[in-house]
Amino acid sequence: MTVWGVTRADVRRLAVATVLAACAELAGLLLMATAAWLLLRAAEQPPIAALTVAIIAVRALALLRGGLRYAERLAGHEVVLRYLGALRGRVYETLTARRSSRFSGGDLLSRLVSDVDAAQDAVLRCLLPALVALVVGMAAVTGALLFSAPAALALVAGLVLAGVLLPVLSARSARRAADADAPALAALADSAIDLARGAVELRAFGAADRAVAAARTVASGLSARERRRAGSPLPGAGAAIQVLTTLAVCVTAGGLGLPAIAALGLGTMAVFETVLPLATAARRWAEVREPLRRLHQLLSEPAPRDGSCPVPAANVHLRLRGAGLRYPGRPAPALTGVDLDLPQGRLVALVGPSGSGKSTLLAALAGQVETTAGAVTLNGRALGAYPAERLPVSGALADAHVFRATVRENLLLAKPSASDDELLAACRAAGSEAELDRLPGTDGAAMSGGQRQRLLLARALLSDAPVLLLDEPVEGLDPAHADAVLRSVLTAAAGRTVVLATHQPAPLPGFDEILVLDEGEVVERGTHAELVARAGYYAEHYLPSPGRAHMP
Ligand SMILES: Nc1ncnc2c1ncn2[C@@H]1O[C@H](COP(=O)(O)OP(=O)(O)OP(=O)(O)O)[C@@H](O)[C@H]1O
Repeated sequence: MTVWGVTRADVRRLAVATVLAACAELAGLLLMATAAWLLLRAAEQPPIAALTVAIIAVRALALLRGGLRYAERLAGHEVVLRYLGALRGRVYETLTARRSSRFSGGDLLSRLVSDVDAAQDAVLRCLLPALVALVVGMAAVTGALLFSAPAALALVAGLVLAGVLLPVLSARSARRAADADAPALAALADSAIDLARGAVELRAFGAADRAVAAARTVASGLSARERRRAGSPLPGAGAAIQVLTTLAVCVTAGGLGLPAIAALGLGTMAVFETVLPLATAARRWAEVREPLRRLHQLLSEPAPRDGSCPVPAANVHLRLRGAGLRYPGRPAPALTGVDLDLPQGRLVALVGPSGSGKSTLLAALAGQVETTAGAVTLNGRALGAYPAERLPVSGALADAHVFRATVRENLLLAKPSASDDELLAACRAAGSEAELDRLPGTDGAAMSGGQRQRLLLARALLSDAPVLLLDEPVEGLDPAHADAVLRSVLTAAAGRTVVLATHQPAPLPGFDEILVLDEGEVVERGTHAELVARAGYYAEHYLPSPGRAHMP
């Protein structure tokens, strides 16, 4: 199977759709030619028997054309919808199989998924019309050749101009227009998002009028360019080629009788109806090339080699050895040479200033990002040796998602068999009073920040995973409440390995080990008492004191 996953059945369906569409077009072409011949031949008042076949042919072709058009639509959509269903499935599978954060941006995800629609246009509006035009064009030239070789030659010249040269020019001008418009379109999209999401702030700071005016300037620049392009001679050129070719065919077939010339002329007009849309197809092709390139890139990247090692359900021993990580495009590494030993049940805290690498370290332990140096192992084997979706790790990480379903359904994700009592117990342990039937909105938008955090904490606690990774789980709560929630969570998580990134100093004395990170490196490590005795960064910033409960 190719990157695009085209099967033999897809090719067969496409061939059927092409044949049906070409037959429908040819029926229309023959109908025009026969009708023209019939009219002019009838004007010569021959015996009616001489016209009978043509009369029957006109009736039959009219009926046939309608039926073929219907069948062609069915076949065309069948090929596209079946193929797109399979392609969309492959895109989703590829995206979900990626551990790296490269494809995880929400915008990028939705763009990639909507890019599949470009594949629909590539088949339905570009490939199919091109194949049909090729078949119809060849049939028309063969038909013309039966009447007159010079007329067929004139037809070939016209078809090449309209079916090859014009589409190439159209695609080139569409590409140039897209390149020229791209910065303005991106700026307009950014302005639209800023105007919609930041309307309140823009109004509050009296900047709304300026922002609207700036967006309007960009939009009117785009419209002006579009108006200028509307004056392009390319669309009119197709019609001109059609008329000139028809005239040339009629003139070169001059030796034939009038009915035959009329049939050739109207047949030529009809074949151009199939060929002229190729210019529009070429413009569309120029537009869909970029989405198709993105899809190709996604589908052709080798999938991460997830191993099939049986995942341990208990006695999990995670370990980082010299772990380093550099995000693509970033000059400095987010982690450098981190060693961390996590036998089952160990409590480790990660502290340090904002941007020091705490979330990145948790993401590496969760297998969400791949380290670019050193190793992450689980019971002695590389994390990649285990199936990514079954790692024995649960948590409330920075990008944890709240689904647009009830609180109950969000919680049941972690433990589908849990009873309401278990769900409520987990909520209580996480300090949450969430009602199970409440709808939290898109990604928890209908909850307060603190409520959302506690829902994520309750979900993490519910899972049976022996390792809990918590990324500032009580951020957004008042310090006293945050302290109580953290203690309750740690009690509920007794026996599990917990790695907690926090700015909250209160629970730290109870941890087995505390790592102080700075610019991705571990600059201090030890127990609370050891770090206090060292009187370094930790002692300066994380000593719980009555007046300083919440830290940097
Ligand atoms: N997806 C990403 N792409 C590129 N750089 C990133 C990405 N995520 C984090 N970084 C960078 O990596 C560094 C470490 O970030 P990280 O989020 O791990 O810090 P942190 O200690 O958790 O910060 P905070 O306390 O503010 O949550 C920062 O310089 C950050 O800008």
